[in-house]
Amino acid sequence: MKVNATSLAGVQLLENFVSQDKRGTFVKTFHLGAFQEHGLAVDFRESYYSISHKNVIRGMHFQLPPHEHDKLVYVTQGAILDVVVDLRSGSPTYLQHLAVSLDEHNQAIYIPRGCAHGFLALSNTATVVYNVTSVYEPKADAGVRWDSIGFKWPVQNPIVSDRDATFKSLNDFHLTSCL
Ligand SMILES: Cc1cn([C@H]2C[C@H](O)[C@@H](COP(=O)(O)OP(=O)(O)O[C@H]3O[C@H](C)C(=O)[C@H](O)[C@H]3O)O2)c(=O)[nH]c1=O
Repeated sequence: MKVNATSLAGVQLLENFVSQDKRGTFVKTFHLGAFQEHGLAVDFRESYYSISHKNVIRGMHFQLPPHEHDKLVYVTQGAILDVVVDLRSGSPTYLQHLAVSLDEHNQAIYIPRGCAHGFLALSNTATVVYNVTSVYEPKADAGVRWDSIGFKWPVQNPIVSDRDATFKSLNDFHLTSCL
């Protein structure tokens, strides 16, 4: 497993171990030693996945303190454009965003607490797995609007949940809160 830094502080791109043979593909998505060696969290408390139709945007989500969490995200079917926004007021990349394509083959993204996460489904369906280091707390389940982060999403009329469409903008969040 290779761990590569990105343009956002603490956000890492992971190249997973992949073995392919005549039966298909095997992908290792977690290795305790590799994670510890790179200072990544290993105490995941919940794991879940979503299946999205093409042109769905989910996000930009984060958990508020004290329920904030580190997140390990990868794709097991299809392809997405994964987007992260740095909401940590003390971070050198505060308010900056990152967009990276992830597909079912080998990459994963590690997102530290204090960042908002979202993605656009690029394939007809996209299955995305999330592993997080906190137990879900509905009262701490927050977000900023996907179209307020200064990123030009490559989609017209995306499918967005009512909740995601009514989050406050990144600027309003920046002016009223901090992580
Ligand atoms: C995370 C979670 C959600 N829920 C409930 C809340 C909603 O009624 C329903 C779907 O949740 P939500 O609309 O937040 O799901 P997504 O929009 O796919 O959010 C996910 O995708 C974006 C990109 C992320 O980064 C979030 O971490 C991840 O939760 O499940 C629970 O009951 N337990 C849970 O742990």
